[in-house]
Amino acid sequence: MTEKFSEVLREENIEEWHKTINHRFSKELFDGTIADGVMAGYLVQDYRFQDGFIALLGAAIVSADDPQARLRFARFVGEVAGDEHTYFVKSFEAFHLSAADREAIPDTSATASFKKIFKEATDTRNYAAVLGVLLVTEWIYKDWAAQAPVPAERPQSFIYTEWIELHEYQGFLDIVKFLRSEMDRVGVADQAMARKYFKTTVDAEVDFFNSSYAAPIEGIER
Ligand SMILES: Cc1ncc(CO)c(N)n1
Repeated sequence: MTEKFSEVLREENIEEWHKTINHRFSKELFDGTIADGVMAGYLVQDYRFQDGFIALLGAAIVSADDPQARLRFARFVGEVAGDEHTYFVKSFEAFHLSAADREAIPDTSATASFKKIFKEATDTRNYAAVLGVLLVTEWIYKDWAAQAPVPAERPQSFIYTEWIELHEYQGFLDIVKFLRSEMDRVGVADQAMARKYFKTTVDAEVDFFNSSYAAPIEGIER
């Protein structure tokens, strides 16, 4: 059987893929040893990621060539703007990080890269380009979260457990499946676009975890 295009894309980027899904970040999240300043810094940056991500989902809704796919994206954007957003708000409260505190923290270069990728992909209005980005961000998060220990062996704090749960619930696994099948369906006809955005996004994912360690927030307490 010929390999699916989504699998080809992942294989082409397998080294960086593995660096991301086996990163120190997820290991420390699983055993509860991640420093508070690292986790808080990561969440401050990821909250900025979320905004561009929602805009990109809007681009998926605009550019999808199929009404069923459009509906699927519309449901997913509700999830991101709902439960995931609530998680960010609760976490910032737990870390005593006000909006003003957060605003004083500059974007890391990894966050700047994501903002740029999201904006560029959004502006293409090209479904394969948009899918190239979305497929990576969701699939790579599914792959690290899939390695989490069973719930009874997870750390106590909701800050760790909910971040895992948001990337392993059935609806999330379904969205990854859906994104893969969309890429398998439309990617081959637009290979250059799909490849370019897929690769750039995988590189940005490794960078994002690395930079959380390079720029932890000082003096965090919860
Ligand atoms: C950096 C990054 N990549 C992927 C996801 C999952 O959407 C996320 N929340 N943050």
